[in-house]
Amino acid sequence: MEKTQLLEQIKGKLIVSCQALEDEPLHGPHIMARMAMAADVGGAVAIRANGSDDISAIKHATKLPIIGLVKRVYENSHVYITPTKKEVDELLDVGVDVIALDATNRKRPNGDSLEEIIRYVKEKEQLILADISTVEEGLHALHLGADFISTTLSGYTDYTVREQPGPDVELVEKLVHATDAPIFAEGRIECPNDAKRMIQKGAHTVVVGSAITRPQHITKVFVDGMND
Ligand SMILES: CC(=O)N[C@H](C=O)[C@@H](O)[C@H](O)[C@H](O)COP(=O)(O)O
Repeated sequence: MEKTQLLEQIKGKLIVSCQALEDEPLHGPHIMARMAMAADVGGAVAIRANGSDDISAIKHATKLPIIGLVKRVYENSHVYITPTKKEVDELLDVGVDVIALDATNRKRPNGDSLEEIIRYVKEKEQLILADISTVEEGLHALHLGADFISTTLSGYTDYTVREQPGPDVELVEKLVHATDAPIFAEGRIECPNDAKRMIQKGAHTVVVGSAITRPQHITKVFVDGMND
């Protein structure tokens, strides 16, 4: 899908992340495809998904645009969201609308630089969603050619570890003031009010995962809430 059309379609709306890793109860392409169908029926405007198998199944189940990533852990690096060109190639092969990749300042595997990987994706004329944890990382990724910024990794880099649960509203606000580029609010958005607040703060769109597609997470929220 073309960039302007995609931005129009997702403006002020909900993107659902449908992901279950190997160690999660709902792991498997069939189940993730069903999750994506459910998100579609419920009114989501795009899907965020991990790995060729899930993405391929989801593409058969829904026509919604897909933000694809490949999570893979390498030795000697904390970067695991589309860390190298190998994962980019896997996403190019399966076909996605946007490639999401880690754009933090952390060292990447294989000695690749963020600049190199962004250049590689742009050469393939693919849209890039840069997953960041700070304002500086967001601005840097835009400078290198990323199309959009997502707050995905706030709280997951060792320099942004958070005491507070819930989404990083402050990071969204700061990014909105720092750039005109579209900001995706993502990470620990737990309820409709959180999502609405992010849009009111100027986020272009909102990505919700665990609160919709990880029943073990939802169950724990109930269990903990009942024990308070
Ligand atoms: C940090 C990391 O690896 N985030 C991943 C990125 O793709 C996913 O596991 C999250 O579910 C996604 O970002 C949505 O966030 P939340 O599940 O909190 O709504």
